Amino acid sequence: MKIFTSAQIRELDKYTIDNEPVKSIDLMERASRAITRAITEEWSNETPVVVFAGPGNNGGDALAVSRMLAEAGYKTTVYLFNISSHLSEDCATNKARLIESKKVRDFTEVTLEFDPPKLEAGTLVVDGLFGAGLNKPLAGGFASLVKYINASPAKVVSIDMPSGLIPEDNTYNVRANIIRADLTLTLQNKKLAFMFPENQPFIGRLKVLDIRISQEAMDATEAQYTILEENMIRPLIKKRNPFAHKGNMGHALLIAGNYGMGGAAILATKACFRAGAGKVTVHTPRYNNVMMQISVPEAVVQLDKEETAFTEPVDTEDFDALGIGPGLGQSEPTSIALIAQLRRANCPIVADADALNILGNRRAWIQQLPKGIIMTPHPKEFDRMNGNSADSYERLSKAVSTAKHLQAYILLKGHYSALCLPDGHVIFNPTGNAGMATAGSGDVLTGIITALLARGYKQAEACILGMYLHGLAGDLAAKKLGMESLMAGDIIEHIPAAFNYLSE
Ligand SMILES: NC(=O)C1=CN([C@@H]2O[C@H](COP(=O)(O)OP(=O)(O)OC[C@H]3O[C@@H](n4cnc5c(N)ncnc54)[C@H](O)[C@@H]3O)[C@@H](O)[C@H]2O)[C@H](O)CC1
Ligand SMILES: [K+]
Repeated sequence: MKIFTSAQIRELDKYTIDNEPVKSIDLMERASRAITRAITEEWSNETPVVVFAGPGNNGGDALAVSRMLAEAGYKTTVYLFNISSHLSEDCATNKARLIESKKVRDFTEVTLEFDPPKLEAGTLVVDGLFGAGLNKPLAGGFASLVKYINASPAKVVSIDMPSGLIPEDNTYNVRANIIRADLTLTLQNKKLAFMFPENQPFIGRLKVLDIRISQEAMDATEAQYTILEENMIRPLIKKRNPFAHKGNMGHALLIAGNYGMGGAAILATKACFRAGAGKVTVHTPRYNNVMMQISVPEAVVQLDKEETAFTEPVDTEDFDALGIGPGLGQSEPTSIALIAQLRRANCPIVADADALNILGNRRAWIQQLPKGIIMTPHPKEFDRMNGNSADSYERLSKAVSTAKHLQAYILLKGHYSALCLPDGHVIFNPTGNAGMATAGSGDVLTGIITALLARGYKQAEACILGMYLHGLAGDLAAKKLGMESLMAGDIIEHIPAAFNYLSE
């Protein structure tokens, strides 16, 4: 699913209106029917409804929904906020239709003074104040109204967006002045703001309603942001040649695990095998030798000259991909070996965990990273490399510009992991769950992506398939074991089921 900007949404509306053709007011009627249907599916007409409508088209939707709910027997109280004596054309038409239908008995147009109604626990509030047209945080009376609604025990449904949440650039959000919805009914496509973890308390549950915006126009509109869908993943899966042998199924090299962190190397190695690498060599400190051999007998163990740390860059001539960083440590000798390793590697690279922390400690080195490198930071690792960000939007913007500047692939891990491509595009991953916020989960992802690179997937495909598979394996594991008990090893155990599901 593409994520469009507010400006693109306006263009898409216009195209749909001109080419379907459908009148603008009828498109609003269609959207409002879909919203009304979604509300009536969840709340019976015994539920008292209080609607707050703004002056734009979000308010227009809210007025049309009020009329439809009243016609369906809901006791509906409606407030239209028209403090600057200007309503959008379709909002004005819906105001007239609402008055004309005579079904809504309690309608107030607020121009100056507003005496808020009592909002009780059984009441349903419909928030139609502002939607995709909001361009600055709410202030004054609207801010007070939002606070009043949020403080009430009523359930809240937001039309299109929780009012007060800015659709794209969240830098100037004033969090106290944003509706905290229980349910958000968004029209046609998800908005960028929905991808960020700190905005989830505003959105509540999210439903996307199809309002039949022109598919042709959406296909032709280039979007910077895309959310992965299963049908984009299935075609990526390479079929195994029946004559395959381990020598042509990819030889992956992992450099991982210092003293006390050998488990990270084990997890990455196992995941690398489960994700289909033909051979895996793991370069690790001597101390890890026995446990590596016992835990993953399938792997070739190549020992560093040092007992407890990685200090010796490896010739990558014989390898198809390199994954480096899980549990690596950040000592001086390891840092020096890391940078030498990154410079001399002549195969695709995934850098994770301590590899990124080392770069965070020596930011000048970041400029010397090889083009095409994949980095998989979680937010803290990313901030160590790029400075603190006030919020996820700012962090994502930095990741986009860094990926462009370095010609790198930055996979920013999170609730929706965001893959930032060298051309400026961002791909969000919808799979995964909170149970995966557990030690070793990132090592598993590194192993998976390294395997896919070794198998011959290009960087973008390896990241896309890798993050989707990782999340899906986590979802399948959580289904069986529950999120609370999920461990990184369980994600590995479910990679086969994830692969099978996607290959069906
Ligand atoms: N394709 C679709 O998605 C459709 C969406 N619909 C609905 O239309 C709104 C967007 O409508 P728009 O009129 O563009 O914007 P808003 O109603 O969100 O608000 C615009 C209004 O508010 C003013 N404004 C902006 N920021 C502030 C602020 N901080 N304080 C006060 N006033 C502010 C701005 O200047 C405008 O006057 C979308 O969300 C859907 O609900 C269509 O109904 C169908 C197609
Ligand atoms: K709204």
